Amino acid sequence: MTEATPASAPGAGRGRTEVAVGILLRADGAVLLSTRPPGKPCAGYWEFPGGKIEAGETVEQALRRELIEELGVTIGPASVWKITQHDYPHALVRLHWCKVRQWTGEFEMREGQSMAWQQMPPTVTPVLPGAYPVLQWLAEERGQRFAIEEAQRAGGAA
Ligand SMILES: Nc1nc2c([nH]c(=O)n2[C@@H]2O[C@H](COP(=O)(O)OP(=O)(O)OP(=O)(O)O)[C@@H](O)[C@H]2O)c(=O)[nH]1
Repeated sequence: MTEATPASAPGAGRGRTEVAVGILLRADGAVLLSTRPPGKPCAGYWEFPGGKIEAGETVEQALRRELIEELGVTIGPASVWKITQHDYPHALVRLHWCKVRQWTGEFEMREGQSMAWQQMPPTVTPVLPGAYPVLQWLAEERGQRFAIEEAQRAGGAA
């Protein structure tokens, strides 16, 4: 988790933000997406819930804290499924993706977001580009296709 970004890599020199992201899975296979709250970069874009990992936190701890803060639910066990990286104009982020099948509490949009349970491929747009690879893997698991080119057209320049 501490490897350095090579000097020639995209985003070198501005550090890398580690992010814990939750793929909340319902028994019928739907996943939870929510919109980025007003005031954040890419506000209004659909994303998986999660946020930055703070110093000293594990991915699971960060995800549990973020989901309480954002959605009011407490997740059960979460372990990392995939790790991806995305270079945005505002940040170079490394995303630690966890599938989560258990949680307690009622969903409450504590940051003014919207939420939607989505089957694959999702119908909401635009989706944050950093989530495309995971949407593609989730779609493939279900024998579906997630068309990145169409999502890019819907998403503009994020
Ligand atoms: N939560 C989440 N973040 C994502 C996804 N895809 C993706 O590229 N990201 C990126 O990961 C970063 C997450 O940071 P954030 O701003 O949401 O984190 P946070 O809630 O801790 O923010 P704060 O410190 O401003 O309160 C953003 O740069 C965001 O663009 C996704 O599906 N979910």
